[in-house]
Amino acid sequence: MSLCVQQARLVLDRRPILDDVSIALRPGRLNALIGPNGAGKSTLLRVILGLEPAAHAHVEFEGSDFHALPRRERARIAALVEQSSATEQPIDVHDAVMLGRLPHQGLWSADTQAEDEAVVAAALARTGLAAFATRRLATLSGGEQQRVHIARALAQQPRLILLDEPTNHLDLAAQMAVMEILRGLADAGLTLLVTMHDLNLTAAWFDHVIALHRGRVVAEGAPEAVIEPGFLAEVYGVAASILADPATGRPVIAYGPQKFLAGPAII
Ligand SMILES: Nc1ncnc2c1ncn2[C@@H]1O[C@H](COP(=O)(O)OP(=O)(O)OP(=O)(O)O)[C@@H](O)[C@H]1O
Repeated sequence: MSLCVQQARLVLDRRPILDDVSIALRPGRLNALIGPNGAGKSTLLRVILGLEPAAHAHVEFEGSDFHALPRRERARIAALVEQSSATEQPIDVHDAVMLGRLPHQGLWSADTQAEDEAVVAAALARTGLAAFATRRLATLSGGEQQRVHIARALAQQPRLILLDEPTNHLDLAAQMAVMEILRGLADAGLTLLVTMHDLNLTAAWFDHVIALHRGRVVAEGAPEAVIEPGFLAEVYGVAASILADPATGRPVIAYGPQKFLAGPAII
C-alpha cells in the first residue's frame, strides 16, 4: 500500500462529516471514491492533503507521515484536480500548466526553465492540448479547461493524484480520453484516488471502489462486488438492474423510471 489513511474524522457545525474513515490504496490501480451527494468524498480528498485544519487523520504516503512533511515536499508528492470551475483570469493555457512546476522551482526559476518547459510540453501533449498552448484559458470550453487542470497536475510530476469528478460535464469521447490518461498514470505506478458519480464509468474502468455514505465507508472492493442492486437501493435509494457488458463482462447499471424497476433486480 502506498497511501494509508487511518481514522479520518471531521466534525463541522457539530455534524460528523467524516466518521472514522480508514482506507489503504495500492499504486498502479485505479481507485474510485463513490457515494451520494454530501457523502464526504471531496472532504476526504482535502483531509488527505492536510487542507482541513479541523480534521483528525493519520495519513501515510510510502511509509512517511504525510502531514508531517514540509508543505513544499507535499506539493511535490501529491496533486489535486478539483472540480472544474470557470475562470476569468487572464492566463494562457501554457502558463496555467506551468503553475504545476512551482513546487519544483527554486528561487531562480531560470535554473530549471528548460526542464520545466519540457515537462509542460509533455503534459500538454499527453492531454491533447498542444494546439491550445497560447489560448486564453477562459476561452476554452468546460471540457477543455478540465483537461488543462489535469495537465497542470501532470506537470507537477506527483506520485499521488487525487481527482474530484474529472469526467463531470465531459462528452463521451472526452470522458474516454480522461479515463485513458488516468489508466496510463496508474499503469505508470502512480497512486490515484478519483471521486466519481457516473457508476457505469466507474464499473467499466476502475480496479477498486470505495463507497462513502454519510461520512463512513460502507462498501469496498472490485466494482462487481460493490456496485450491485442491494447497494444501489440502500445507499442511493435507487432500484436498478445490473447487466453484464457483453464486451468486458463488467457491470452495467440500468436505472430507468423507477416504476419499471420496483420488482426484483435482474442479475
Ligand atoms: N465548511 C463547511 N461547513 C459545514 N458543512 C460543510 C462544510 N464543508 C462541507 N460541508 C458538508 O460536508 C458534507 C460533505 O461534503 P462533500 O463536499 O465532501 O461531499 P461530496 O461527497 O463530495 O458531495 P458531492 O458529490 O455533492 O460533491 C456535506 O453535507 C457538506 O454540506
